[in-house]
Amino acid sequence: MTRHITFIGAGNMASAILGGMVDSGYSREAITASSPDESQLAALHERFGIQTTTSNVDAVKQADVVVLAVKPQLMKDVCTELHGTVQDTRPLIVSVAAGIPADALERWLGGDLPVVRCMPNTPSLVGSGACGLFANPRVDADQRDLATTLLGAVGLVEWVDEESLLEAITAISGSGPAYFFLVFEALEAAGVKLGLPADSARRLALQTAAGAARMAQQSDQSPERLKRNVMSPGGTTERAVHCLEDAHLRQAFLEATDACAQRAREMAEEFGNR
Ligand SMILES: NC(=O)C1=CN([C@@H]2O[C@H](COP(=O)(O)OP(=O)(O)OC[C@H]3O[C@@H](n4cnc5c(N)ncnc54)[C@H](OP(=O)(O)O)[C@@H]3O)[C@@H](O)[C@H]2O)C=CC1
Ligand SMILES: O=C(O)[C@@H]1CCC=N1
Repeated sequence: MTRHITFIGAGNMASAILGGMVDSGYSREAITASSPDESQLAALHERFGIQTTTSNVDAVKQADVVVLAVKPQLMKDVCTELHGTVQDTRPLIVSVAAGIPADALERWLGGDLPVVRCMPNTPSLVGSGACGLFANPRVDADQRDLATTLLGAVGLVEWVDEESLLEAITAISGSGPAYFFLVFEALEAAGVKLGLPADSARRLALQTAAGAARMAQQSDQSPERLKRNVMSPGGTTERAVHCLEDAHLRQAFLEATDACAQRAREMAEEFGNR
């Protein structure tokens, strides 16, 4: 039986997930998105053929699953608005918001509801997402499978048993696409400085990243070994990699991911304890 999925919010993350679902064959008639922004809704309807409304309450009435995809600072108000309806219809609640604890969502929605908290990422839009999931104790096996199907339609799914591990997942894969986009920017700029046309430098950088990721995914060898295979002794790569190590690239990643996880904890305090 096809379950009706309603997205509250129609921005980057909602469109990435629902777009991926439609592309993977999920019924468009069974997807609704709600947002105050009519032009955003019209664009989603045009692109994916899904149902849209500006009324959050109307949107959740028929939903088996409600995906909360608004900014963390708006979450309490949105949940409070939906409280009465979801207490009647009792859908599975799925939140993509960084930092907002499952028990805060459940409390704001009136209590005693199955809540899955997830940390997806924007490559879901092209079916290559990576998503961490945590279920509160009220989520049953069928709802867990439903959440796996929903997010699995747009990429890799990893369940965690401890909610705090979603902070680590935010630091690695939730925010992670931005780190790689930054590297693409830097490599393109470096290529231009070395004399390549910008478009050519970009294509080469992106293809190299995609090839390296695909190779690492398909290989039995560790990334460390694969890196060694490129580094001919006394050759060009060895010199480049030494420069990156001397520039403390590993330390920079440790600090960046630590800062990211710390910000997720702060957001739980800032927006979750209301
Ligand atoms: N972007 C990312 O890479 C990731 C984001 N997340 C999480 O996803 C959530 C959404 O982020 P993102 O998609 O980037 O944000 P966006 O700002 O792109 O999307 C938020 C959407 O919510 C809409 N909105 C605002 N107020 C309401 C309301 N009262 N009722 C319904 N919809 C409303 C916005 O409309 P309008 O534009 O008119 O304000 C917009 O469509 C956040 O909680 C974030 O932590 C998680 C993982 C990755
Ligand atoms: O930057 C943010 O807060 C969101 C959560 C993970 C990716 N984007």
